[in-house]
Amino acid sequence: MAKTIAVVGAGLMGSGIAQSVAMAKKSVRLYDISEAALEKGIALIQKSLSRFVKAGKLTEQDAQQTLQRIRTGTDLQEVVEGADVVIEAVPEDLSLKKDVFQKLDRYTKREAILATNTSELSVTAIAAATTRPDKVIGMHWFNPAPVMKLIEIVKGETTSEETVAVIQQLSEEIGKETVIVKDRQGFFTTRAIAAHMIECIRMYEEGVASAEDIDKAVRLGLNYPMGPLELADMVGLDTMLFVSENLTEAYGDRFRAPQILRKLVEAGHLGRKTGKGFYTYNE
Ligand SMILES: CC(=O)CC(=O)SCCNC(=O)CCNC(=O)[C@H](O)C(C)(C)COP(=O)(O)OP(=O)(O)OC[C@H]1O[C@@H](n2cnc3c(N)ncnc32)[C@H](O)[C@@H]1OP(=O)(O)O
Ligand SMILES: NC(=O)C1=CN([C@@H]2O[C@H](COP(=O)(O)OP(=O)(O)OC[C@H]3O[C@@H](n4cnc5c(N)ncnc54)[C@H](O)[C@@H]3O)[C@@H](O)[C@H]2O)C=CC1
Repeated sequence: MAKTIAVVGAGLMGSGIAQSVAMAKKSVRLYDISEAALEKGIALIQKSLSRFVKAGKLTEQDAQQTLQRIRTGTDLQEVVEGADVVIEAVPEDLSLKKDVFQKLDRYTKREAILATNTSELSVTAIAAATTRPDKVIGMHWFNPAPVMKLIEIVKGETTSEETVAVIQQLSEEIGKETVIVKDRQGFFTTRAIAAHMIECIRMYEEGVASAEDIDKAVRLGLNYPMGPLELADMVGLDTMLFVSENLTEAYGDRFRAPQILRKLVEAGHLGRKTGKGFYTYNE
């Protein structure tokens, strides 16, 4: 059973992953490259915990204890040594992830499992950067991590069945449901989300309907919790552009990014995180 979990990267996803694991009463060690990044991550966790408290899903005491289970640090070796499972959530860049995994391979005990939260990079390529490719796996969470029920487990070409079983059990202990998918570009979920989102952005660009009406139609007509344009703003338009480029390379033109997506990214309008994307935010 995986008892001690380390999370590498305390951004949007890493902070939510650390919180979810701590809410399941497991010890968490959280690493980022600077104290400032860790402080930002902890602030996100506090904000999310207070939503759970407000909704009556956690007591104030549970929230405090959850926070106390998360130990932060900026020394990677110190944070990850002794961990049973490390979950990586650094930016979506293959060479950065390979570099991080080489370090994790050096600093963790031989039996530790190294999981990546990549949205669509090759788990097999990340595994090949280590000396334990059988113990490297995709553990793909969804935003907001403490709320979303699914973990998509991505079995790389070299991932062992034992590794899949440990991550499946860990996911269940955290209260998540799992699906197991092959390591193909975009796995299942990223490819499925992108296909829908890109077509909706294309229709927005063609002027078929306004942003508000496209989102309303999908929310009320298709019963999705969010419309595709507001979801793109939440995920990050830079991320969606990157996903679209990689999917286009793998599957062709049907995933090609609409001009408007590229222009928004070029203008620095990346969605919620910059205050502007398809919509403008004042938070
Ligand atoms: C890019 C990738 O690789 C993969 C991805 O992540 S793709 C993106 C996947 N995510 C999605 O598709 C999200 C779609 N959206 C949703 O599921 C929902 O809109 C949402 C959960 C984000 C918000 O739910 P909502 O009903 O629209 O709004 P809201 O009423 O504010 O929230 C619903 C509940 O969740 C809670 N909640 C929402 N975000 C929260 C957070 N970050 N922390 C804690 N609680 C949260 C709210 O407090 C609320 O609780 P109650 O029902 O008890 O009041
Ligand atoms: N944003 C989303 O909706 C989702 C993102 N993902 C994936 O999760 C990963 C992280 O994405 P986000 O959390 O959105 O990014 P983010 O930009 O919010 O967070 C990344 C964090 O990594 C830190 N970092 C940078 N270099 C590092 C290094 N060398 N070592 C450790 N930390 C480092 C940054 O300081 C930052 O805190 C990506 O692979 C992304 O594709 C997966 C599911 C959903």
